[in-house]
Amino acid sequence: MSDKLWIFDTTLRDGEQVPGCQLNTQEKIIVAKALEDLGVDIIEAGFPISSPGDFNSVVEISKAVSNPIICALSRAVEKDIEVAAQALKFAKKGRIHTGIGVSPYHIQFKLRSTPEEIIRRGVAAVKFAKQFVEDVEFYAEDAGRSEPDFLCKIIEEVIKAGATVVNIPDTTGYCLPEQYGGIIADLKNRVPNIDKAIIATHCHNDLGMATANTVSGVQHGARQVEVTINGIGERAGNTSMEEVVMAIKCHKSIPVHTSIDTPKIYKTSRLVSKLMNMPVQPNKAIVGRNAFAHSSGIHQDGVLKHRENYEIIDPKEVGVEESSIVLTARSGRAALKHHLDALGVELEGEELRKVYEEFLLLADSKRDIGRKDLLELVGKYLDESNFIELEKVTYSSNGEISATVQLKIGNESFEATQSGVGPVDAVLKAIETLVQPQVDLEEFLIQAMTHGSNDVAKVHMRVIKSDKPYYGFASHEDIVLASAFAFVDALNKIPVKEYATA
Ligand SMILES: CC(=O)SCCNC(=O)CCNC(=O)[C@H](O)C(C)(C)COP(=O)(O)OP(=O)(O)OC[C@H]1O[C@@H](n2cnc3c(N)ncnc32)[C@H](O)[C@@H]1OP(=O)(O)O
Ligand SMILES: CC(C)C(=O)C(=O)O
Repeated sequence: MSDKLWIFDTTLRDGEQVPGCQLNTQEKIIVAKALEDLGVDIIEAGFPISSPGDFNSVVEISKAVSNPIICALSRAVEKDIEVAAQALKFAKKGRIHTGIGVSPYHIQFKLRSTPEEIIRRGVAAVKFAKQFVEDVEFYAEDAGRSEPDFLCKIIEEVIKAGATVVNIPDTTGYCLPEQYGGIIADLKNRVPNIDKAIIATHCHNDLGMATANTVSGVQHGARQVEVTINGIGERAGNTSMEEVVMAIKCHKSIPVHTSIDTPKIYKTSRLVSKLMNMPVQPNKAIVGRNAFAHSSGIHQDGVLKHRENYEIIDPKEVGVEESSIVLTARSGRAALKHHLDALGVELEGEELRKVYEEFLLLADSKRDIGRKDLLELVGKYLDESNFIELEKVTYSSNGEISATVQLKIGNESFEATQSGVGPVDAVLKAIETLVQPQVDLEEFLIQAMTHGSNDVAKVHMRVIKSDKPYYGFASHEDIVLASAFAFVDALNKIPVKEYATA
């Protein structure tokens, strides 16, 4: 029988510390409900003393969510703890998370104190918190850089004072996996009452080690992991929940299980990214848009023959519909044939070889080959009536914001005018009215390449048609045009048959 690994989600506390990611109470409730649905055990809902808004969010999340434990953060300061307890008054299961810095840096330079005084304050904080709730977690801030004997001592004392969970943060993301695992093993071996509390990990990503350190902590005896969706958090971030959960699911040798409903991971990741205005890097493990995208011929051929040749996770296990085969100059015939088949063009032998040669010439000059390019390559085999070309875009924001778009679809030109909340919205709506079938715009990312006002905007879009994702990319100095081109690019990748059945 494997042990339960408690998933403590701190997206709404540590994650929300990211500049620009602050959420209002309503948005936090949406995220909290999604986390509950995902199956997290503990939601760290905020730091109630920090502001009236954060206090209110902890109160409202406590009312809105019933299964997970709701946790409120505090310093080892009575007023903080009192306010945290007040914020938790509606929580069905409430936890106070209190603690203090334990490394020589923090003791000497931040708290300007002594080791003896730090133990006294830590113990007093836990005892004070115990007056309000049974479930008290103690964090030994900067434990990753602490003196081992001192860490063992303070952990022993706070457990005696009633701490139910002892959190061993690598606050500065300093440790290497063996080192961090060693700290947990040391506590397990040397603290006499350690089995009276659950050991928690809380690892930051300053050296890119957060997930590795967390997993190492679990391998050495930790049974709670503090994580965030998409790994967001202070500085370089916190440990990514999806990475830890999937690492544990993939490696049965780690004797723990979680209650995370993994097919809900992807949609939770998108929700957090959208509400927090925090794009997920394309190569992010598990939830990045390239996490299940294959772009080189040898890999594509391997995946098409047998998915597991190049994938350790079935994308459906994390809620991604399917892997994608992206055509590039590094693709081979297997990938090209796969895409042609989807377009209804069945080529073999010599015909395929000829088209492949032309494809390579084109792919050398273009980064990404779309449906329109393929149709052009094999034009003689197909009804081309669904080519979409953006011929003209005009937009104005005099009073009402509106845009007019002219599209060439097949051999005919069509025009539509739409209004919107901004010119990008108006242009996309105008394109949508001209093109069938309708699609869901699921992700829309605009990035500036440098920093000037004359910068090139790079737009990435993900649209969904019949539960399948299609990607569009474009760049242009005009953000509206970049968006329009990216949308048309995505639409041109949707297979002909989807248009035909619209
Ligand atoms: C590791 C983590 O704590 S992660 C959480 C980080 N999150 C936040 O900091 C967000 C919430 N913070 C805040 O809103 C504010 O910093 C407050 C309300 C907590 C405190 O605000 P202020 O009273 O203005 O203090 P300020 O932020 O300038 O300095 C922090 C003080 O807390 C002390 N402190 C820091 N951590 C702790 C702790 N765990 N226990 C006790 N005191 C602590 C510092 O030594 C400093 O005290 P000093 O002014 O006597 O030197
Ligand atoms: C409050 C603690 C758990 C923290 O965020 C850290 O040490 O990084």
